[in-house]
Amino acid sequence: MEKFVIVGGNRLKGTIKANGSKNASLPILAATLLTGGVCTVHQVPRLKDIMVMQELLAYLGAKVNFEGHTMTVDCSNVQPQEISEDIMRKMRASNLVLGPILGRFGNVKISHPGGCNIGSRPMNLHLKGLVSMGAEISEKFGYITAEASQLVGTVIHLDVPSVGATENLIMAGILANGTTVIRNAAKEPEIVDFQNFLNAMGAKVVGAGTDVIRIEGVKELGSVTHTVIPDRIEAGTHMIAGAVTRGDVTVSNVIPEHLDPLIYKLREAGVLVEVGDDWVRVQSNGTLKAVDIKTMPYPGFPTDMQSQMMALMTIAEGTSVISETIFENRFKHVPEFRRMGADIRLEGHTAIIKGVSRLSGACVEATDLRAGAALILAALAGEDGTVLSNIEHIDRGYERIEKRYNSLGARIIRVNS
Ligand SMILES: CC(=O)N[C@H]1[C@@H](OP(=O)(O)OP(=O)(O)OC[C@H]2O[C@@H](n3ccc(=O)[nH]c3=O)[C@H](O)[C@@H]2O)O[C@H](CO)[C@@H](O)[C@@H]1O
Ligand SMILES: C=C(OP(=O)(O)O)C(=O)O
Repeated sequence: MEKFVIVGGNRLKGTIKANGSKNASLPILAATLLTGGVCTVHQVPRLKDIMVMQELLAYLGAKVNFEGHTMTVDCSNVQPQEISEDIMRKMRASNLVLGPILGRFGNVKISHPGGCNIGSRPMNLHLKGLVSMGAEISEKFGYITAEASQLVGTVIHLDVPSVGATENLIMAGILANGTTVIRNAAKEPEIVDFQNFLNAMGAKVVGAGTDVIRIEGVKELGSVTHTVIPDRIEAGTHMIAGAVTRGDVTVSNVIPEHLDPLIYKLREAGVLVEVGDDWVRVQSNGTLKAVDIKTMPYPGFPTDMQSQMMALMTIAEGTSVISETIFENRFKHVPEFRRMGADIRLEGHTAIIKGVSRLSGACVEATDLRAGAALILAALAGEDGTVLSNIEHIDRGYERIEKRYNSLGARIIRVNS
């Protein structure tokens, strides 16, 4: 098992480039299953989750080539087949193959997906939407089977603006008969990128970025070349790395607007944030002030940044209140922060954090992807050594993070033990 040994206390300084977005790449790669054409996707991050999607596509018969950050996918010979839990459990986003396989082939059987242990993460909205489009669905022994010789467009109202359900239902609507309308759709920037990708290969999708998305069914899709948007969560993590170490970090290759919820919170916390066309610079040398945060769907404060922001609040002056409204089990980093000397009280879905002057090193565990990232940030802010285990979670979402932070002045070693 690999671990990180992190020696904190260094100010991070310099420029770090954000990679392409994991959460935009995953639905885009899943959507390649909708076409017999060739899809060339640039700026795909080399992450564990992407490798799982590559494995999944190849298992279904796709020809996949991944060189550098460009993935080429040819799904002309894909055949639907049962996807067992061996693959499906490797990540939550494996569920994104449901819509495209059903839409193109009329039947699909997959095991329930896995993913970070941050909540129960049901699939009910995905399935309810597909049923309203005419699919017959059964769930047995942990498998979902869906059948529909021809999906039919309809109006779907999502109970909550689920990102995954929005993406799966858009894909189901692409080759459906007639028009599908998704109300209370997710508005995340990754959905807008997804729409751009789909339309470039011949789909007719409008409304992404608003809460009503309209998909006019088409007969078939063609080939496409697309560049994925930069990863706002990765970029945000780097911004907090600059703030928490009282450093001076510029993150390049970003779409600043996507970072607004974080930029405004960091400024409120006393961090200097400069914004350029495609970069942001974070400087922090004054007092860090406690701020309150409530996670919300975009354009609210992202749940995927909650634990990293909490790392910053552990050393801010005053008391901050962080409410997690998206996932019911996304405070697993709290006991780990406490091991490092943080003062955090939990009351249901709310964490009350009293800032301490400094964190100490400890042996801690990455309980999920962003919790792991947050623990790196806390360890960088502390002054002693920290041993961070279960770092495979971190590799799901950050490409060689230790090398990249070391180039900014951090001291992180990956060890095998
Ligand atoms: C690969 C990817 O893009 N992952 C992101 C995606 O996950 P994901 O798409 O899984 O998250 P959702 O937006 O679906 O989940 C939001 C909420 O809706 C609930 N829900 C969802 C589906 C459903 O059928 N029923 C239901 O109740 C979930 O339990 C959760 O409480 O959006 C999350 C919320 O921004 C992010 O944290 C994840 O990083
Ligand atoms: C929760 C996340 O990912 P996933 O939905 O793939 O588990 C994340 O990216 O923070």
